[in-house]
Amino acid sequence: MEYAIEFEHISKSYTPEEVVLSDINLAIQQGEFVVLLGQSGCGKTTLLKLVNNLLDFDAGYLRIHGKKLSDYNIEELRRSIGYAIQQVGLFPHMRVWENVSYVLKLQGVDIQQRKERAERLLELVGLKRELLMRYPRQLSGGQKQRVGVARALAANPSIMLMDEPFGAVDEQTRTQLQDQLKQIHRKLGQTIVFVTHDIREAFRLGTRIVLIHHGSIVQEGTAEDLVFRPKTPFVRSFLGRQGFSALFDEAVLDKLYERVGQGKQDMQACLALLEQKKSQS
Ligand SMILES: Nc1ncnc2c1ncn2[C@@H]1O[C@H](COP(=O)(O)OP(=O)(O)OP(=O)(O)O)[C@@H](O)[C@H]1O
Repeated sequence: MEYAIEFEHISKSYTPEEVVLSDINLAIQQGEFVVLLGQSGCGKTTLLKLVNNLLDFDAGYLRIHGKKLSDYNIEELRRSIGYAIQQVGLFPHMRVWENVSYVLKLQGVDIQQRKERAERLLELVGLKRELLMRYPRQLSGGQKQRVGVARALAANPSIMLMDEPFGAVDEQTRTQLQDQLKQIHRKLGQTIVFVTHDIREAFRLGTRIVLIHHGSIVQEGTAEDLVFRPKTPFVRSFLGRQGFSALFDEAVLDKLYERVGQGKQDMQACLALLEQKKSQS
C-alpha cells in the first residue's frame, strides 16, 4: 500500500547531547486525520517539520506518497503541502486575499483566478468576503488563524501540516475553528497531521492519536484505545482524568468517581461501564 506519509526508523538530534526523535515509525494513510500529542518539548514540531523538509533528519527514511523525500524538488514539495502554524505568519504588507493566494502566485496563476480562489477559501473557513481587502493588522486573532488555514488550503494540498494552529485564541473560538476544520476535512478529505499538547483538542479532531514522549511514540490509536487500553503507566498518567473528561460528560464522571470513592463500585467495573457507554454512543 502506498501511504501519504511514512516515517521509517527516523532519528533526529540538534546537538550531540540530546536525541530529539528516536526510531520513529509511523505510516499515515491518505485522508487520515492524525494528531501528534505530547508534552511541551517532546518533539512534535520537529517531527512535523521533517515532512516539508524545514528540518533534516539524521537517520531513517521518510516517504511522501511512496517517494523518498530526497527524490523531490523541495520547493515544489513545500508548495504542495499546506502548512499552518500558531503564529500564522501572514505578510503584513499584503491584503488578506494576497496572503491567502500567495502560493498560487508562485505557481503562476493569474490574478483573477487568485482573487476568486481567495474568496472561495475565505468562505470555506467561515469568514466574510469583506475581509478580503483588509491587511492582517485589521483582523482579530481568530480571524488571522482562519486566514492562516485558508492560506494553507490554497494550493488544494493533499497533505496539511498544522502546528497548534488554534493555540492563541479563546476557548469558544477554538471550538468553532476545530469544528470548521473537521467539516473541511470531511469535505476535502486531505491527509492532516495536527500537533497539539491539548488532550481535548486531540480527541475532538483526530481519527488517530499518536502520543509522543521524549522523542518516541509511546502509543497510537483512537482516543478510546488510549483511555481504556493504555500500554504504559506513562500513557495512563498523561491522560488521567482529562482523558476521561474529553470523552464523557463531567456529571457522569463525577457520579462514578463518587461511587468508586464510597466503595459502592469497584474501579474495573466502573471502567467497563464507561467503555460500554462509549461504544454505544
Ligand atoms: N533549533 C533547535 N536547536 C536545538 N534544540 C532544539 C531546536 N529546536 C528544538 N530543540 C529541542 O528539541 C526538543 C523538541 O522540540 P520540539 O519543538 O520539537 O518539541 P514540541 O513537542 O513541539 O514542543 P512544544 O509543544 O513546546 O512546541 C526540545 O528539547 C527543544 O529544546
